[in-house]
Amino acid sequence: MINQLLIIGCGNMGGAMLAGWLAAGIDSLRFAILDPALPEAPEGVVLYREATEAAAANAHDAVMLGFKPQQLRDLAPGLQGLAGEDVTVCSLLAGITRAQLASAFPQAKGHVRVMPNLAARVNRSPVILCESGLEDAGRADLFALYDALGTAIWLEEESRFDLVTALAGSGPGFVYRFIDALAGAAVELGLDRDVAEELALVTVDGASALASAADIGPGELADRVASPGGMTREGLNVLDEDAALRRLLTATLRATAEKGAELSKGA
Ligand SMILES: NC(=O)C1=CN([C@@H]2O[C@H](COP(=O)(O)OP(=O)(O)OC[C@H]3O[C@@H](n4cnc5c(N)ncnc54)[C@H](OP(=O)(O)O)[C@@H]3O)[C@@H](O)[C@H]2O)C=CC1
Ligand SMILES: O=C(O)[C@@H]1CCC=N1
Repeated sequence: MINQLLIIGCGNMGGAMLAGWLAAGIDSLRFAILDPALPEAPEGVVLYREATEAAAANAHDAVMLGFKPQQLRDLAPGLQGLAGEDVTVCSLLAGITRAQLASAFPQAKGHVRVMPNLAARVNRSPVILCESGLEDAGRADLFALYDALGTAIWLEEESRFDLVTALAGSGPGFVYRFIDALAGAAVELGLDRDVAEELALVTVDGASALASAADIGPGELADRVASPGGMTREGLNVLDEDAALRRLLTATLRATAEKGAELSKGA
């Protein structure tokens, strides 16, 4: 078991994960935060302002980097004292490879890329894990911790990490755009905004829940919505013409994933 995870940089993503772990009933003593300006920590979670304070406490056996990828180069030297040979370094940093983590924290026991999304706050996040240097027991401990946030998955091929980041890490951003656009389209065609927003949200929520529970895929489900000779098919035809939606999403994921390589180069 990981006794204490020190979250270094507890903003939107780190904060969502911490909230998810606490909501799952995991003891608050198993978490600590290092963040210079975070207004407050959740009850029971110790908050350090300086790396030296966390190093003096020496209570953690894993750290999770939750600051921006662009900060790695500047921050890593000051964090060496927190990443000794008994400590596993986990990283949320988009684009930053295991080799870059190993080079930034050479003494650490293992290096793990972790890619969750903001639904960690409600324990509904995929969490993709890609490690180097861990033994079976260490892998199992990590998996159990991250699986509490939703569904943890090992990815052995690191070359795919930027792509899964685009799909699963950035994915909620694209889904929110879709919900917003669905509501906005209905407003443009004459519906009141509050009704349109509520209907769009409840529809996406219900459709997603049904897709999760169904024993057929979303493609087939879409066809079931389209009653023969009915209305839905006309709308699907618009999305499907020249694979319009598919092409748009391919371009979306490509642009997102390519930024990962750029972040890596800049680090
Ligand atoms: N947002 C998301 O949905 C996802 C984000 N990620 C990854 O998570 C990481 C954080 O992103 P996000 O949460 O969106 O960004 P935020 O800016 O919300 O979080 C970064 C946090 O790090 C803090 N910080 C800044 N400097 C330091 C420092 N010297 N020591 C410790 N903490 C510091 C920031 O404090 P302050 O605000 O005061 O500067 C802030 O609390 C990124 O690497 C990103 O790639 C991964 C998956 C999804
Ligand atoms: O936008 C980003 O870079 C991060 C990574 C995935 C989601 N947010």
